[in-house]
Amino acid sequence: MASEPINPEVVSRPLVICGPSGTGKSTLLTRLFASHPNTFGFSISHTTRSPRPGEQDGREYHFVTKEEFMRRVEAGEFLEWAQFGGNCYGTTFAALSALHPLRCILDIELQGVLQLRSKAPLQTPPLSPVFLFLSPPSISTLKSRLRGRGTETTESTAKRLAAAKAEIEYAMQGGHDVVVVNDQVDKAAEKLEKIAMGWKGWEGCGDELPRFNVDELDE
Ligand SMILES: Nc1ncnc2c1ncn2[C@@H]1O[C@H](COP(=O)(O)OP(=O)(O)OP(=O)(O)O)[C@@H](O)[C@H]1O
Repeated sequence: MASEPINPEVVSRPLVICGPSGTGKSTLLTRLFASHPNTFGFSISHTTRSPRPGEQDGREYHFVTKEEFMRRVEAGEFLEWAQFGGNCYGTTFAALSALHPLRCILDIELQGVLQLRSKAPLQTPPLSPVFLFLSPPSISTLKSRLRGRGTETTESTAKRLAAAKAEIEYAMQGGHDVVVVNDQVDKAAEKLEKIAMGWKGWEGCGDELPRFNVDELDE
């Protein structure tokens, strides 16, 4: 792919990647970052969970106590935050601004997307994120990728598939600005690159959302 630089018009627009667990977000983002070093920044979230061995405060996460986290919530510092498995996770406006002049990429869950949608225009200056839905080609593919990855217990797979239902339903309501279907990884990577780099025609290069029957997620 030609190495055109990032379009300066998109740099200040955070790119928000959403999609069910197992769709291939990490796979595609790893490729994107490898092809374009020093172009994108991944915002460092705050969390109340304890650091795992090897994790460093301010690198993987800003590790804070529950009290500190809630103080920041009260102060309105979070663009989005959510609770998973008993711990809180969130993105502050400051963490996002710190990335400038790199384009911020956020990989967040539906709860976060909804908060960001409502809070982004209220920031000074207002934020104008691009919401991208990374879609599986079908529900059966999503299930087999998640199971095939071999990283999840049966219980956590079930939780991820339950969350996938709400995410896909939101996409079916047209909740995102652009959809990329991760069927053939090379093609999806090319589209993500065009959108993330803001190359000419990026707004119209997305795919149509497949016709999903979300009840298949209950089976
Ligand atoms: N286009 C593709 N074709 C086939 N397999 C794929 C494709 N994209 C990703 N995969 C595989 O699907 C599995 C899930 O991908 P990945 O871990 O990137 O998902 P994810 O969306 O980042 O999930 P999570 O949100 O749980 O981190 C991996 O085993 C990956 O190698």
